Amino acid sequence: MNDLDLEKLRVPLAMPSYPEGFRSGFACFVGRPNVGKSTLMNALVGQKVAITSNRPQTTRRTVRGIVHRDDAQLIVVDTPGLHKPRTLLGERLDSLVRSTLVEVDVIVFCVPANEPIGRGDTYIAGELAAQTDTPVIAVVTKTDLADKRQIGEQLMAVDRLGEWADIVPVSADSGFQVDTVTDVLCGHLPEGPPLYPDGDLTDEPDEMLVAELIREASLEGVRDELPHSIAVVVDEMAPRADTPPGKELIDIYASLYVERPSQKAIVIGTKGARLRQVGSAARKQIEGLLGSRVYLDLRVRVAKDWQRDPKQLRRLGFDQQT
Ligand SMILES: Nc1nc2c(ncn2[C@@H]2O[C@H](COP(=O)(O)OP(=O)(O)OP(=O)(O)O)[C@@H](O)[C@H]2O)c(=O)[nH]1
Repeated sequence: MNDLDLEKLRVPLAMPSYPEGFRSGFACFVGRPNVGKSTLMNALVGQKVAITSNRPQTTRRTVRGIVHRDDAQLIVVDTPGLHKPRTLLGERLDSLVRSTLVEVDVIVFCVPANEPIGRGDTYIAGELAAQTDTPVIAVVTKTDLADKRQIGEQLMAVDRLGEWADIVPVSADSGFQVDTVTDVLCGHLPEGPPLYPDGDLTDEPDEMLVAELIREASLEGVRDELPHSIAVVVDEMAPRADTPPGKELIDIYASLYVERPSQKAIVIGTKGARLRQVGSAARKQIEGLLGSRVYLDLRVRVAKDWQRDPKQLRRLGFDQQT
C-alpha cells in the first residue's frame, strides 16, 4: 500500500494551455464505515474505481478517482472508515486517514440520511473539529432512503455537529445532487493547472484494481468476521505470449489470504464450488476493466492472524502507510 505523496503529484503536467482561473486539487472522504463514501466517489468520477459492498470496512486502501471538468480537475481520495482501532491493521488504517486529512484541499464528511447520528459520527466530527486548516463539507448521503422530513432533520442534526463550510444532501444511487457535490468541492480547490492527463480516471496500478475486484467478489455471501480476514495479492499479471491477433489473453495469478484454515474451507466451498463462483465473477469484472480476455488463477492461502502480524501486513502490502 503506497503512502500518498500528494506533494509529488502536485507537479503540474506540461500542458500547452488551460483556461484562466482553472482549479485543481485533492478532496478526501471521511465517515464511519458503510455510509456510502466509495459509492459517492464512483458517482463523482463516473466509473467504478473503488469497490463497494454492504459490509462495513470494505475500503482498506486509499483510492484516487479523478473528475475532469472544463474549469477544474478534482482528485478524490477515498479512505477507510475512521473507527476505533481494535487491531494493528485498524491502527494503521487510522493513521493513514489522519495523514491524508492534512494533505488535501477539502474534506468531505459523510453521514447517511437514513440512520440516526451515532457515536461513530460524533467521534469523527470531533476529530475534524481538532483540525482547522482544511475546510470540511458535510454531506448527507443516501437521501433516496429517507423522506423529506427525515432529510431536513438530519441536515439540522449534522449542522449542530460542527463547523462546516457547506452541507449538501446527496444520493449516489439516484444521482440527486451529485453534480452539486462536485461544484462545491471544486469551489474549494486552489487555482492551478491540471495535475493529470485528460481522460485518466485513477492512478491506481491495474494490479491493485484487479486485487480489489477479486476481494469484492470474494465478499459476496460471506458472513460475520470473515470479510475482514480476506486480503488479495496479485502475484503475477502478464499478457500471454504468442496469441493470435484478436485472441489476446492476460494471465493473472492471484492469492486470496485468510487467517485460519477453517476460513479457507469456507472460501473454497464444497468441492471448490464457491471459489469457482468467485473466480468467474471476478474474471468478468477484470475483463471489463482491462478490456481483454483474462485467465484467472486463484489460490487460497492461510496467513495466520495476518491482521495482527506486522510481517504479514508487510507481505500483504499494508506496510508503507504510516
Ligand atoms: N440506497 C442507497 N444505497 C447506497 C447509496 N450509497 C451507498 N449505498 C449503499 O451503502 C452500502 C455501503 O456503501 P459504500 O460506498 O461501500 O460505503 P463506504 O462508506 O465506502 O464503506 P467502507 O468502505 O466500509 O468505509 C452499499 O451497499 C451501497 O450500495 C445511496 O446513495 N443510496
